[in-house]
Amino acid sequence: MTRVALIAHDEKKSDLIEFAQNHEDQLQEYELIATGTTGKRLMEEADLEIERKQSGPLGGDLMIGSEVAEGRLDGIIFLRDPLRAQPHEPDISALLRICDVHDTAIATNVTSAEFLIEGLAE
Ligand SMILES: O=C(CO)COP(=O)(O)O
Repeated sequence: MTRVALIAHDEKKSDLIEFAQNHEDQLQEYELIATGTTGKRLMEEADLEIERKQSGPLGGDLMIGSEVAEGRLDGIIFLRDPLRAQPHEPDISALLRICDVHDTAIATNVTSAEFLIEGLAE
């Protein structure tokens, strides 16, 4: 089954929720995982079942990165906040890096997320 991770920084969470609502039917077909707060909000505000990992600053990005290393994920949508420094920047870099190591698709803005979700549907 297609397995997808959804992550957003605080300033981008409303964009991710809107994206998920717009693609709810498609996302319901997939196994979904998310970092803690993102997953909580997605489950409250969209009709989606989500396996929640730790919150990003507490290791959630690394937990998702470990799934990439295990070859378990088909794609990641990670709406990052490009305008604010994050305390867990090393974890974020590690996630991006491990996606490149394993050639796993990761979309970091809404336009690329639209391409990714289209690609998964094919
Ligand atoms: O910080 C994050 C990703 O780097 C997201 O974590 P939360 O979903 O817990 O807010």
